[in-house]
Amino acid sequence: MKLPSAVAPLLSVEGLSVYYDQFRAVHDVTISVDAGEIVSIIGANGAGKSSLLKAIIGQVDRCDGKIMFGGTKINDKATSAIIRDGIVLVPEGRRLFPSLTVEENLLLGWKVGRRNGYTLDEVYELFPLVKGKRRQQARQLSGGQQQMVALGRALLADPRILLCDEISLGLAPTVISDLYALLPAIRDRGIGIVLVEQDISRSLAAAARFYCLLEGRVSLSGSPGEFDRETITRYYFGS
Ligand SMILES: Nc1ncnc2c1ncn2[C@@H]1O[C@H](COP(=O)(O)OP(=O)(O)OP(=O)(O)O)[C@@H](O)[C@H]1O
Repeated sequence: MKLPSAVAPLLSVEGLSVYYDQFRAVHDVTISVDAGEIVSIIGANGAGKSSLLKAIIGQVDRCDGKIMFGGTKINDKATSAIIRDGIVLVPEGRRLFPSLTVEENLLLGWKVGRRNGYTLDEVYELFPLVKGKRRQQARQLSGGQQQMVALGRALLADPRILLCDEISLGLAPTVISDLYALLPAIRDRGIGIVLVEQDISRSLAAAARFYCLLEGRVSLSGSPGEFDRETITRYYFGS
């Protein structure tokens, strides 16, 4: 369990509900993320994980509750302003521009972001494979390499909070291990990381704290070491 702190968390979501027309996909969810902390959000298909992330970056039509970032309420801000504040999403499915080169995709992050953090050279140091392919179209890369570009693009936007939506989806275990191995160094630059995953093992191993979503609600939260796997699985599936 996280100790009470006198300082407000960098990002907090309080009593958030997300609606698609009449359907309520997220119910009264409260989470927080500090600078330099990795927080995992786990949940099965349709649990509301992506909706939560989309609400944080201003990409849902209707949500209730309060989203606070650095002491300011950001509910009504445009996505572009939220990115410039320092909340950056690595979207599910990567969402690269397939006909642009790798480097053009990467630089899009720099164009929309705060421009004060990771440089292109630093991103290439993290992903040497990507550097070798920087003049190729993004569509020519493997899924793992495209995920590296998506993560690199987000880092070039200079995040204070990095929201990662299922970065391991569809990738080979060795590629996933390589991506996860980079997270501590990113965190150690003071960046708060939110890992949304269906894969419980990896994301819990990487995170200091977690929230489990079940049908849009937080069913369990704490530090991964507090609960055995059976308990977490029970709250994950609601069985
Ligand atoms: N644009 C939308 N319009 C209507 N319903 C939606 C929309 N996006 C998501 N939903 C519904 O909201 C619920 C939560 O979906 P969401 O994508 O947030 O879950 P998730 O936990 O991210 O799932 P997954 O792991 O499959 O991505 C699901 O029932 C889904 O069908």
